[in-house]
Amino acid sequence: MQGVKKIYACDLNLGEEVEELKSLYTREALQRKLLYNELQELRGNIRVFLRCRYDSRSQCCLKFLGDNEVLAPNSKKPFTFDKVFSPKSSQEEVYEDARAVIMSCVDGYNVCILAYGQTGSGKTFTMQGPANDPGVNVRSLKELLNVCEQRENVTYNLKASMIEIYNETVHDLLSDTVNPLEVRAQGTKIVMPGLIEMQVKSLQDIDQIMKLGSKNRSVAATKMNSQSSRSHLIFMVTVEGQDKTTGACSTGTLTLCDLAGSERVSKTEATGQRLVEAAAINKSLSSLGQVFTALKTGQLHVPYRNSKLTHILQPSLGGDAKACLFVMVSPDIENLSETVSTMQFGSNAQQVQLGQAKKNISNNPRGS
Ligand SMILES: Nc1ncnc2c1ncn2[C@@H]1O[C@H](COP(=O)(O)OP(=O)(O)OP(=O)(O)O)[C@@H](O)[C@H]1O
Repeated sequence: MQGVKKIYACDLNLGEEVEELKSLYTREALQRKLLYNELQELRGNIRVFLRCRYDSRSQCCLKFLGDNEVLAPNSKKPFTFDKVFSPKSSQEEVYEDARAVIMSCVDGYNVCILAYGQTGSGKTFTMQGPANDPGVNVRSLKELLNVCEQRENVTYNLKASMIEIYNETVHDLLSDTVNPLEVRAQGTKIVMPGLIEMQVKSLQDIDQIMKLGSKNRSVAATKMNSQSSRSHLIFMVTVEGQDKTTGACSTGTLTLCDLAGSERVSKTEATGQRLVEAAAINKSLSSLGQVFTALKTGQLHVPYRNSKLTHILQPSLGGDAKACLFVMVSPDIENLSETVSTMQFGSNAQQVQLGQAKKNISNNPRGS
């Protein structure tokens, strides 16, 4: 054929062009992610991450479509989240995505991380995790210690406390007695008189606090003839910083919350004490959903006081805070209806805009 020039792959240097396109795509994707994160930060969106637990006995019934979408069987439309983690995702990968938000408590922000899902969906695995593969709680405390050590210009003081809410009663898990704690509002803060706060200075302190909390939780569960998964566990860290040059003080808080199982009473066929527990859990989790809905629709009255859980979380779910919600699901098709309702809960929370978070900074040195 006249006038037609033969083109060979080697002339185009196809390999190099493909590589260049790939790196351009990666750069663009990273840029898009950074811009997306910036936008979420400005709006104060609650970041919602879905994690499906690993289970060697069952095949995963969900389809993961890229980083943000997950499709349930028999559904046409996928659910979209800030990130979706398949059963193959590691503890490290899961932590990595919440890390930036968590670490902002060092700069004086109130940060709240919640794990929501039915019993056995992996909430405790994600938040606490086994000793050889720790979850968000231990990873964030370790990193907080590191960051505070590295910032030479600021003196930090880290304090931790741990409570559980069982049947609408609050117990201090760092105390040997099981006296209920009172929850009171004090200005924009929530106080629980008598709550024990322990200093965190080293990895050993973290280990000791976790062990003490878990021992007291199982002792309390035995005394009350309950299971620990029927209570909400809240681990709170206060990070106080003082700039050595200017004297300016910051106070950030990190609230890590492993919620009780969200399954419906009808499914568990609970009676007696289990029914009372289930009713208390339903009440507090639906209060949490109502708080999200009120925030989402900009209602003037947000019903924080409808449950102990939402009352305690008020400063961390109000306008000045940053929040991440892990919605945890099971891979098993048997649990599909709970999985879909968990994903709907997550979608509702994702539309909440708390507004741009504010730092808690005072220019006056402490005590003056
Ligand atoms: N991603 C995972 N990889 C491996 N094992 C997991 C994973 N997620 C959960 N598991 C295991 O599944 C079981 C149930 O998980 P877990 O106790 O975290 O559930 P849960 O949602 O906290 O339940 P509960 O509401 O009863 O507290 C545990 O044995 C846990 O070790």
